[in-house]
Amino acid sequence: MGITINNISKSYKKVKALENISFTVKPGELFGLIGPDGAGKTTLFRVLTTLLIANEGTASVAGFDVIRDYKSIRKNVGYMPGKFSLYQDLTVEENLDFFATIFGTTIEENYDLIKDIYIQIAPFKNRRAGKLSGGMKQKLALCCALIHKPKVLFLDEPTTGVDPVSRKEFWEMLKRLQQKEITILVSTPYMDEAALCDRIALIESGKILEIDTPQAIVKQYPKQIYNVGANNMYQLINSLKEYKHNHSVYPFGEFVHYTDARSDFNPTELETFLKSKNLTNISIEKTAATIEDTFMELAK
Ligand SMILES: Nc1ncnc2c1ncn2[C@@H]1O[C@H](COP(=O)(O)OP(=O)(O)OP(=O)(O)O)[C@@H](O)[C@H]1O
Repeated sequence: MGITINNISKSYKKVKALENISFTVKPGELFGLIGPDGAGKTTLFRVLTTLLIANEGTASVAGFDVIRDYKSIRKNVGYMPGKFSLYQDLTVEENLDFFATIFGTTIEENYDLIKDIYIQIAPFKNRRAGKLSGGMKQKLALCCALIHKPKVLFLDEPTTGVDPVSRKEFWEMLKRLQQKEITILVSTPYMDEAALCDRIALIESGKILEIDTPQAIVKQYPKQIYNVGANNMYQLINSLKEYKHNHSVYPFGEFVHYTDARSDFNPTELETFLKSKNLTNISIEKTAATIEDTFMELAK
């Protein structure tokens, strides 16, 4: 009841949105597709949910082929598209009723599956979907994607534009759904969410950079990273880029993540260089690699 993808490619005229993508998602797995805007995540979701036909390759979802068995796939999967997909003028309850009816079921029949999530939006059941907050819209969309008890759930950037508290709650909900033996493929541009998945695929420009558990991906980072801080971020980045021994330089929150090309890097020497660039309040400290660092390194 998982997902199998073999050598899938898809182009839009000259744009190669997916290039020779292959991976499998095991039954019951919470699998993350992690990549920036335009990486090809939505295209892959559309191929897997039978809304788009790939130029090359084959794929199966819950044991069904995406071309031959497209009708069975549509019955057996739930899809929460990236853009808000609900009917803005229908109320919360009407939206849910509508999706249940299309799939020949009722809210009552599968209430157990959505109960946890639905009780959080039930106080607003008579409110139009268009008037809900971002977090609530997302919960309603998830209920609608689950109402027919799918075997596989596709969530395309479900937390984009959602506040941090709702994002956290959303991931807790996904973990609970996973315990109900639903296979989940979720895409996100937020690297911190990657750590919450069983396994992840890092995707950029239509290509898979790496597939593994988040822990294994972070472990393979090849260098020691330094958090470098100073009084002027812009000037700090430019100066680090000028420093002839740099291997990588990119902003990371309030610091710059720096790696040195040499194996015998000396932070004092770098500090002296930065001082010569008129920077003050300089700090250089070791830090552990994150998924984002690995992504940056692989995408170099
Ligand atoms: N209908 C289309 N016609 C032409 N190009 C398209 C079309 N849909 C997507 N693309 C292009 O294909 C590439 C992959 O887009 P896709 O939407 O799959 O990426 P994504 O990772 O989901 O990013 P986003 O979060 O921006 O949707 C991008 O370069 C995009 O501009």
